[in-house]
Amino acid sequence: MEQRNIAFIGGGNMARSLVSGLIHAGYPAACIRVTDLDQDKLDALQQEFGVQTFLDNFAAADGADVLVLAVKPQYMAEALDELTERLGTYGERLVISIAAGISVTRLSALLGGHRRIVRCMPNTPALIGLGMTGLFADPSVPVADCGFAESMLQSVGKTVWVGTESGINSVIAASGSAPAYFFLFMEAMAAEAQRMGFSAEQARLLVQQTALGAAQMVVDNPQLELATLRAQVTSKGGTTAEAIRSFEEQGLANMVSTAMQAAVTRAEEMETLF
Ligand SMILES: NC(=O)C1=CN([C@@H]2O[C@H](COP(=O)(O)OP(=O)(O)OC[C@H]3O[C@@H](n4cnc5c(N)ncnc54)[C@H](O)[C@@H]3O)[C@@H](O)[C@H]2O)C=CC1
Ligand SMILES: O=C(O)[C@@H]1CCC=N1
Repeated sequence: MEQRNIAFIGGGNMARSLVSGLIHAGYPAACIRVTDLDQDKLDALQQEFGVQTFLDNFAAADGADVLVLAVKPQYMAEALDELTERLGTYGERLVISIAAGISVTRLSALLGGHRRIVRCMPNTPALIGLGMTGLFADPSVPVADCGFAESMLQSVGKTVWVGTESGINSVIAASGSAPAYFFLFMEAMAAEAQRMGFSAEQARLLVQQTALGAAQMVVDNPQLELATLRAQVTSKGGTTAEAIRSFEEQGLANMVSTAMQAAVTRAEEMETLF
C-alpha cells in the first residue's frame, strides 16, 4: 500500500480498528498520527501501536497528507471549524470521512470548500479484520486517492463502492449498523436458551458457535442461495420448519425491512442536523 502520512482526527473505536488494521498490514507506525481529547485513549494507542499522538488536531493535520475524520457526527462541525480556521487551506490533502450522516457537501463546507473527499462507512468487525465498508467519492476525486482510501479500508476487511452518495445510507442499513442487529438476535436467542435451563455461559456458547458456523457456511458456499442453506436445515415436518413458520407468521422479513429503512431515515435526518 502506498505510504502517506495519515492523521486520524478522533481516536475512538473506529479509528483504533483502522489503525490496528493498517499496522497489521505492515503500514509504518511513523506515518500514522492520531488525535483525541482524551489523553488516556491516546496513551493506549501509542503504547499498543507506536503511533504518534496529539491532543491538538492542527498539530497532527499540519504535515499530514491524509486526514481521517473519525469523531462522532455531532462533534464534527466543532472539530472542523477550528481545524479549518487554523489550517487555512487543505491543499492537496485527501480527506476520508467515516462519519454517518454528514454529506460530502456539508463536509466540503466545513473544510472551507475542499473537494478531495472520500466518504466511507465501515463497521465494528473492522476491529478484528472482518469489517465491511462502503465507499463513495465524487468523480472529481483523483483515482489514486480513491485507491488509497480503498486500500486503507481493505486492511480491515472487505469493501464495496457505491455510485451515488445516498448509497452510503444504504450501506449504513445493510452493514454499518448491522452488527448490532445480529447481536440483538443473538441476545434474544441466548436469553431464551437461559430460560430453557442453560447457564449464561452455555447459552452464549450455543448461540455464538451457531452464528459463527452459519456465517462461515455462507462464506464457504457462494454458489448456494441463502434460502438453500436455510432449506438444508429445514427438514420437512420437522422442528426448524415450525420455528421458521413462527418467524414468518410474525412478519420477520417486514420487521427487518422496516428496521433497515429506519436506519436510512435516521441517516437522512442526521444530514440535516450536523
Ligand atoms: N461505531 C460504529 O459502529 C461506526 C461508527 N462510524 C462513525 O465513526 C465515527 C466515530 O465513531 P466511534 O469510533 O464509534 O466513536 P468514538 O466515540 O469511540 O470515537 C470518537 C472519538 O473522537 C474524540 N473526539 C471528540 N471530539 C474531538 C475533537 N474535537 N478532536 C479530536 N477528537 C475528538 C472522542 O474523544 C472519541 O474518542 C462516527 O462519526 C460514526 O458515525 C462509522 C461506522 C460504524
Ligand atoms: O449508529 C451509528 O450512527 C453508527 C453508524 C453506523 C454504526 N454506528
